[in-house]
Amino acid sequence: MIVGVQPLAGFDKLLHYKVPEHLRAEIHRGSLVRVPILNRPQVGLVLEADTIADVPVERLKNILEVMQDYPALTPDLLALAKWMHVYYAARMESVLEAMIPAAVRDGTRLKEERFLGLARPATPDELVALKKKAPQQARVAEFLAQQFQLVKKSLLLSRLGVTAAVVTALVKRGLVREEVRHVERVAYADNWSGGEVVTGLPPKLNPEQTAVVDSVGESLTKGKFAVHLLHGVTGSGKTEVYLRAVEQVLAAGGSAIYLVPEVALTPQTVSRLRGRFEAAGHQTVVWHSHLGEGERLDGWTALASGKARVVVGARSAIFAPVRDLRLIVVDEEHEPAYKQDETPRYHGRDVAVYRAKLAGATCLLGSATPSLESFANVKSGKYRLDVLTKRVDDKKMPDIQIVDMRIEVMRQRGLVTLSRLLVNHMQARFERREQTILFINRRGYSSSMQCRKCGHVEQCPHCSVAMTYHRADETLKCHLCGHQRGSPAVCPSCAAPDIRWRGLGTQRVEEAVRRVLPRARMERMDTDTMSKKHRFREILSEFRAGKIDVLIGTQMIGKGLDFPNVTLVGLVDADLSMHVPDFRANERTFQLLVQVAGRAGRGDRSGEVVVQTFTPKADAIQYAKRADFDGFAEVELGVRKQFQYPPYRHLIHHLFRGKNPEKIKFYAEHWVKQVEKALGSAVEMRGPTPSPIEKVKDEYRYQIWYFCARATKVVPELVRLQAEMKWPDDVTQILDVDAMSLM
Ligand SMILES: Nc1ncnc2c1ncn2[C@@H]1O[C@H](COP(=O)(O)OP(=O)(O)OP(=O)(O)O)[C@@H](O)[C@H]1O
Ligand SMILES: [Zn+2]
Ligand SMILES: [Zn+2]
Repeated sequence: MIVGVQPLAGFDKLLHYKVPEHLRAEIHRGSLVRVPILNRPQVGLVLEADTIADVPVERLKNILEVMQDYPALTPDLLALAKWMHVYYAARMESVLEAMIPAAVRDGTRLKEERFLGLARPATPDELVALKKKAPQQARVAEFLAQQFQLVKKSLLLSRLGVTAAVVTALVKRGLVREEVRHVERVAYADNWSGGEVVTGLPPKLNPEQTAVVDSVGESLTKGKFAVHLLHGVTGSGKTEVYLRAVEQVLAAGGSAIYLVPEVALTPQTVSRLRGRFEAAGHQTVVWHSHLGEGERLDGWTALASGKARVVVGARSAIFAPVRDLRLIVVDEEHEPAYKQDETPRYHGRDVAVYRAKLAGATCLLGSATPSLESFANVKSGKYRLDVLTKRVDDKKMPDIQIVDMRIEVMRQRGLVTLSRLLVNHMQARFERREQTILFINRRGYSSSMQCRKCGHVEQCPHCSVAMTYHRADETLKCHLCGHQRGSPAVCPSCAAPDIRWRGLGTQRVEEAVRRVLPRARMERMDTDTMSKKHRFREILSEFRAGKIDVLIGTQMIGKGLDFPNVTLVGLVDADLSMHVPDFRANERTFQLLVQVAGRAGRGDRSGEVVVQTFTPKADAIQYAKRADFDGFAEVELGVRKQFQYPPYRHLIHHLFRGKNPEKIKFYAEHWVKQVEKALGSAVEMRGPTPSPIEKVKDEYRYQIWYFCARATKVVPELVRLQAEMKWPDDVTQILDVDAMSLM
């Protein structure tokens, strides 16, 4: 038998090998194997079993070893890998590396730890002799004699600075015994970012929830591919619906994958899930970036062997090797965090839908603010829409108040951080011992320009995105199409003289709060505090315990937080997300407003939300105020349609970078001509233009945008053209299919 193997060792080509008789029964498509490459054993994955080689059979080498009893990739994952390879123009090797964790690729069959202990104490004579002849062995023997329990071998070796040979010699002498143990840890045992595991009886579903659970349940029972989009307002009990769907799958013997945007930022959700499933006797694998290699291997093994049937994790959990996949939940499906910003640049939600299709499973996407991509799929009949229109227990939706900062600036004369309305509300909360969260959006882009008097932001006439200010040559440029104009000295709309950008940092806000509430206890959560490992969790539990009155942070902390005592939420500068050079800016702003507002009034008392903006009439703000997703979606989809932006066409980003700007520009321009010739009207191109960030680490960057109706047609063509052309070594290219960030 001959098999086709994709190496995972920097060798991007399918290679053929013979399978020796004794390995035939073990080898399948998707098996991890060791094969000789350039006379060295390397790890690879069997992509084709029982195939025909492109070289004479006598010249083929043998597979050396099959690394696991079960295939690392199930058939649906193999098909998924092939699709990702083509769709995202990513090398097969990089796709497989994303799918199979390093701990698995490096491959022991099961994680083993070696432990050492004393077999018998050395006699005094023996010890004296040892000290003379082999002082290192003596040290190990003495060390072990002082221990109460077995000691990890690796730990002992590094602690005493001796080699394994020293231990082996002691074992031979019969003084030391070595023991192999399979250590299984439950991921999250140290609770890096999760709080306590929440247990308790599940609540009785309300009628709306029941209807959604039934609707999803129907698809689960049918057992065919289906996608449901759950649009449920904040606090409407979406998580409870996901839980019930997963429970139905587990009860029927199937498996489920539950995706969250980021595990570290959703400790509450993770705790709830574990509490529920583990109480019912289902091992729950939590898949996150802080897992140790051993924990990762254990989790993977538990899923691949069918011992665990549910996994919760960020986007890479979509590749979990579960058996009999019946359901994929994508919580907060609108989150840009689902898109990976390095190769392979896949979108976790889109991959989830595709995997569900391959597996014949149900995909349940949920959000209070669905992405327009998913919503458009509902309108075209591809996805089924389920809704939760009310908060649980008939709690009121928070009341959103908009503060016009233009008036505020006029009244207060000069730079204003906090409006009087927001300050009054905060003071009232402090007196009543209720809590406030202030959000600052960090997506702000300092080179945008906004008039502080009338709120005007200059837009590109061709692209409906904000123009970018370039200080070097005093111009405004559109980085989508390259259109430019001199930067205005006065506001083009109201002729006010000062139109420079001023963003607010978390520190500025903190100072402003100190001035108005000097006695309040306050914490700041931003990238500084987040980087300190345990700080995030600490702050959240202090906040929950009521030890903090005002929490200041970026919208990153807003995800899925459920604090009953928060009755006021302030969004300090709504404009920061709105006037950025990105056609999704309105959508992001709408999402941000609705999501942060959703953090208020989740307990017994109703909540208030204060939004500060220089452009109070903007659609995103007005529709968010009325919590009108459908209205917003209609208007925004209209604009997208007019400009033929996603979801009406696919958007592909092509970056060229290198040390020599002329060379980069030359090749990018030459390339555009080739694409025009080859693809004609199948693709619309914008650029090449300098990237909004023109230079990074001494490399210049040019970019091209492609708009096309069918990415599956265009991407392979681009890849083919790339391979045909001759490129200099110092020009690097990156293709990003369905790019999420335009900055
Ligand atoms: N049927 C129910 N009866 C009583 N309480 C419920 C019910 N369903 C959910 N809850 C509780 O209501 C709260 C909010 O629910 P949940 O977190 O599921 O909402 P959500 O829609 O996911 O919210 P968000 O999207 O804003 O994070 C939780 O504390 C949850 O335990
Ligand atoms: Zn103005
Ligand atoms: Zn433009």
